[in-house]
Amino acid sequence: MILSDADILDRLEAGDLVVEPLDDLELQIQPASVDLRLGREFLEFQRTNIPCIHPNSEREVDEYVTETVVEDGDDFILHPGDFVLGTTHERVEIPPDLIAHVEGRSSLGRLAVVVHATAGLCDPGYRGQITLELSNLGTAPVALTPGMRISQLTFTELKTPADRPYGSDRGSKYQDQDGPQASRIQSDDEFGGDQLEREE
Ligand SMILES: O=c1ccn([C@H]2C[C@H](O)[C@@H](COP(=O)(O)OP(=O)(O)OP(=O)(O)O)O2)c(=O)[nH]1
Repeated sequence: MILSDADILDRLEAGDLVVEPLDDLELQIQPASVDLRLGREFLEFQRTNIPCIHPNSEREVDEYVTETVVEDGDDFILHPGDFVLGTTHERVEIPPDLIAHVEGRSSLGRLAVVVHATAGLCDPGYRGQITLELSNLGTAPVALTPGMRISQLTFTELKTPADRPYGSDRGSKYQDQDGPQASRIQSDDEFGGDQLEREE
């Protein structure tokens, strides 16, 4: 079941679902979602002279990312073809019996700004700000202003609460994200790896 505005407000009031700060309930609470605003930090990907990125090489993933913090009154210009990581201004706490989906807003989609390269799933138990995968598929640069409503979060109730919510096991590498976080896929190996068993 997807939560309606009334359900969302009930859960926020009960305190197990957290989305904060919510400065303007009337604007941010939509019929079945919560609009989230853009934060001021961005991670940009530099052109690199390495032949390809190896997802499990920490040095390579971190080396080609630089951070930009947009000052008050300034915009971040997303150029055609750009891919950057942004963050929501709000931090969230998802209780064990809910799953949240981050979706783009239609109004930005119509400007060719895609807010999510992936499905944008926030696990039951997840806490922190949400990293946004922003790209511009159009032909004109688009100015993104910190504080603008950039994405919306919908909530689906699980049939039973998760037994092992996000954060309860060692693989939860994005728990308590503060600002945009680059991929930590390289730490998958530390947690047991994603490799196929070698065939005899
Ligand atoms: O667009 C998104 C989607 C998810 N998340 C957060 C919430 C989610 O609970 C966590 C992990 O996401 P996911 O499970 O999709 O990533 P993973 O690469 O499988 O990480 P892990 O191995 O930690 O589960 O990252 C974001 O910040 N942005």
